[in-house]
Amino acid sequence: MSRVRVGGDAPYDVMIGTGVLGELPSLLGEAGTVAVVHAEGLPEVARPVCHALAGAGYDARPLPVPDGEAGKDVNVLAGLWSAFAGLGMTRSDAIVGVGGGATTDLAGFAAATWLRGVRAVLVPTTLLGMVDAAVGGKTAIDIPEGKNLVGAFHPPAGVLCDLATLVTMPREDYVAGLAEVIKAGFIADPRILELIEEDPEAAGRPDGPHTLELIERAIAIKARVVSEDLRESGLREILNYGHTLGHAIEKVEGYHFRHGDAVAIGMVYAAELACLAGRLDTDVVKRHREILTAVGLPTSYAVEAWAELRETMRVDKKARGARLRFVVLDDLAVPGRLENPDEDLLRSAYERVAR
Ligand SMILES: NC(=O)c1ccc[n+]([C@@H]2O[C@H](COP(=O)([O-])OP(=O)(O)OC[C@H]3O[C@@H](n4cnc5c(N)ncnc54)[C@H](O)[C@@H]3O)[C@@H](O)[C@H]2O)c1
Ligand SMILES: O=C(O)C(=O)C[C@@H](O)[C@H](O)[C@H](O)COP(=O)(O)O
Ligand SMILES: [Zn+2]
Repeated sequence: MSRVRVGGDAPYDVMIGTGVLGELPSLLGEAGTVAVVHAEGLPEVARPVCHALAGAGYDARPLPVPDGEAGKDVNVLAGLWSAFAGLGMTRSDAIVGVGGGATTDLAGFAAATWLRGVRAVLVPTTLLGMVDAAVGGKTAIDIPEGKNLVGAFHPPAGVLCDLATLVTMPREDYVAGLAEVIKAGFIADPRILELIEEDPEAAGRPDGPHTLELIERAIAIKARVVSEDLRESGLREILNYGHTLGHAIEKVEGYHFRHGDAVAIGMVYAAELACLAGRLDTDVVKRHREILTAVGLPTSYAVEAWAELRETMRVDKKARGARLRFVVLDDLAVPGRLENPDEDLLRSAYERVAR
């Protein structure tokens, strides 16, 4: 098992390997009742968690929620609050979130809001959840107006990444998670890109030769960034590379579009923006398209969607008033910001990703 330390006011470890559930008691301490929030279609991933908790003397209570993005909904959250009340959960009790990034975002927000904040331990079971969503303390639900618009910063007490859970992932979902790994490569660690480019097909499988190294490298980047800037007052924005257009695509699709797929398109858009602004070489833009295409991720989106996407981007959290702000690259691993780009530039960049 390997560990990555996440620093800040309340430091914690991300543990990666097999047999990590044995760490639950050390993270939960004196908790009596432990609510295990998990995706309803995945009872088999929640079962070992409940078993480990019961074996350690906790009163484990499984709470199934709708799979994926459907769970990041205010009514589902309200249902969890009622369930916590029914269980008589107090501040010494805890919540364990088990599942993909959507489920851990919801479970984390439930933990942030119940009694104004109780302990959360996250057990991500998707590649994306392990390398990104469960680490860093961002929690949220979606509303019809936009993605993750309601949430809180609530760092977990620990993150347990059991690599064995990845084997049951559908390939499309696993590959979607690679988008965030590739993001970490472009913004901070180009070795990630080389490892994937060596054999893109193998990178799309949990039994690929570099799986552990890719996961560890991506987590290390995220941990370094959020340790320095939990509340996204500056540096942390780089983790949002590709998300300004990406989140708009998810919203336009009614949240029936994989987050990683949307981020992949969003990264190509951000690269095109930087290129048109004279800040990024065409070679690096080409490298975006090549690596994303090679692993099977999308790089283009419907031409007719521009007006709605442009309108939706207004609620991006990096915006200040009416001014959009994009994370862009000035070079590989040299992220910067593009402030208030003019409308022609925004549209021209979209024409390069439109189909
Ligand atoms: N908080 C953050 O910092 C952060 C970072 C990145 C992404 N996110 C959020 O994460 C979400 C995307 O996460 P995701 O890609 O994991 O999607 P997801 O949670 O929707 O999971 C994808 C699908 O995989 C299923 N699944 C989960 N684990 C499985 C397993 N082991 N075997 C088989 N199927 C399994 C899920 O039930 C779901 O149907 C988005 O909501 C995104 O906004 C948050
Ligand atoms: O951790 C971060 O910060 C990120 O931006 C990581 C993103 O991959 C993630 O999708 C995050 O949930 C987006 O946050 P938001 O603040 O734009 O909703
Ligand atoms: Zn993301």
